[in-house]
Amino acid sequence: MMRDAKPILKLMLLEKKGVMLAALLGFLAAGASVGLLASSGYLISSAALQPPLYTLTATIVLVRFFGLLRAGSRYGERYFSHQSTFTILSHIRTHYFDRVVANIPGMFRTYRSGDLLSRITGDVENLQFFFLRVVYPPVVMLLVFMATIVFASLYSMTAAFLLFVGFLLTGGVIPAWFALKNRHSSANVRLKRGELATEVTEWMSGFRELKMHGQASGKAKDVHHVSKRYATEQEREQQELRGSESVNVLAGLMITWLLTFFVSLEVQNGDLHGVWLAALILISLSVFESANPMASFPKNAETSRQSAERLNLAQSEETPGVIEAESVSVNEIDALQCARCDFTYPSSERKSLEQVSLELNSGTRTAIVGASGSGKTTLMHLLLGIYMPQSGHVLVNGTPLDKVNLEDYWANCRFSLQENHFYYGSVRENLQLANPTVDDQTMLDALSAMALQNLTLDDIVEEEAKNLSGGERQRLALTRAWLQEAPFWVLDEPLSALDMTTYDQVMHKVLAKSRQDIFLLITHQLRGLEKMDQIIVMDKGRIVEQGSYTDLVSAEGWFRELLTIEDELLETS
Ligand SMILES: Nc1ncnc2c1ncn2[C@@H]1O[C@H](COP(=O)(O)OP(=O)(O)OP(=O)(O)O)[C@@H](O)[C@H]1O
Repeated sequence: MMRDAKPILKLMLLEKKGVMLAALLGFLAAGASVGLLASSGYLISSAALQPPLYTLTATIVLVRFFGLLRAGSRYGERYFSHQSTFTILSHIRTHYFDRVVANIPGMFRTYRSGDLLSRITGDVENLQFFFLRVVYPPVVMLLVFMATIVFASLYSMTAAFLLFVGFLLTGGVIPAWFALKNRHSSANVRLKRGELATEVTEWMSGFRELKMHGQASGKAKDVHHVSKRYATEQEREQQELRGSESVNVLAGLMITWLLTFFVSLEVQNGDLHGVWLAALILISLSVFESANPMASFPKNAETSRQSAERLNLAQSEETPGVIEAESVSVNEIDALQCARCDFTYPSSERKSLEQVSLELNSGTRTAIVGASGSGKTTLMHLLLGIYMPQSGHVLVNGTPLDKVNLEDYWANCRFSLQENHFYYGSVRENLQLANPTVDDQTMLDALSAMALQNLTLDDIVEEEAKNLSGGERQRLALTRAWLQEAPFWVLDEPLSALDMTTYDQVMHKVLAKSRQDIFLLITHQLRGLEKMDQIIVMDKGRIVEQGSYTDLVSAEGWFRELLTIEDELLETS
């Protein structure tokens, strides 16, 4: 528990003033409650003996005092505990959000997005109660019981002993026994919640495909089943919780009965003045109120532990995106090198890249070609530091990429990937992602260079650019790369959805603009590759051929064969 809870405790201690004030006021409120009932009991008993009124005045004042103290400190305790809880929640949220952002794409490699969503919302939400439900109840209970036991021992050792036994039972034995008995239910609830979030996310994001393949109602049934299982687990957990709360309250009442019995005997034997009997019984009744939250303490502690563990686990995944403080900053990229790189995806047994070596220098244009699945995109991911090779190195200006500050590095890259993300907003806003300071005229010129004159900067781009055609989406992504002002161009099939004329027109402009830069193009289109300085042919994760266009055509190897296939396809189409 401690290891997982350490970061949460740290975040909680950022609010230590509020936390301590809340605990102190909570102790005062519970103590005042006990004092109120004790002084009331004493007042009623002593009034029955009909003493002169002035002798009761001090007790009446005491009752009033405890009444006011209880109300005031309860208000203060609620105020400070809630204020601290919400501030701690905001610390937890920003802490984990920072970690999640730094771990992308590592997180997405490991978790399905629904599960990730469930972790970030559910687990972080659970931890907001770490202080209120895990740290606070035992501390307040301990303080209130100790003070009450000391007070009771002044009048009756039997009462003090019984209260101590009650303390052990309601604060330790009973919660621990139920925790042991129900140890699987909290984990099951969380498991089912994760499953539900995953199913719902997949159902919603894949709804169109499911509908078109006639599978939507089947998937909806699955979601319904998972939801029902989640509800059943929640119900079971609640029943168990009610059970442990009932037993805890029952134990408190039993102790009060025993205390009534034994203290009555003491009064009968003359060991205790009868005027204290009611006070001790009422003390016992009220002190066990502070033990009530202990019934759910083990469940809350376990929930927090598992949430912290899941979030810590999420943090400790291999994290290429984490920016190390001492990492080397990159201002300008002149040379990139991939040296004998091997790479296997975490979910795969098979190597996607094997002994891949290549060099990219400023002012050179490189194209990577090869059949689908040959490893082109994987190689690009390695060059971008999205993945790290299991053996071999990627070097940027001679520095291994795992030592480089990736945010700096990415600021030097212009991307157009196979799938590009667009946000709901204007064309202007989507373009300014690449370069926030770019002016309207430069953006209009870039759109025109990409043959996108039909778009205005105020046109709305819907989420994922669903209102644009495939070719327009690709060109909008390329416009973003165009505006980035960075020396490393990484284009993964940037124009595969375009007709030949527009392709030639746009590619011509891109090649002209990138003349001084490192230019890397992944493509299935072999036409126009004469303009490249080097062509790399990949097959099954290996580089099988490498050289200039003329070298490869005359070599009559892989590239030549690909060219022949493309020519035949063009002729037949
Ligand atoms: N996330 C992943 N997890 C596991 N295996 C993957 C993953 N992505 C790709 N692969 C596998 O790695 C191999 C290389 O894939 P890659 O995407 O690099 O090929 P590619 O040459 O870019 O293909 P395409 O031309 O279709 O884009 C393939 O066998 C693919 O199945």
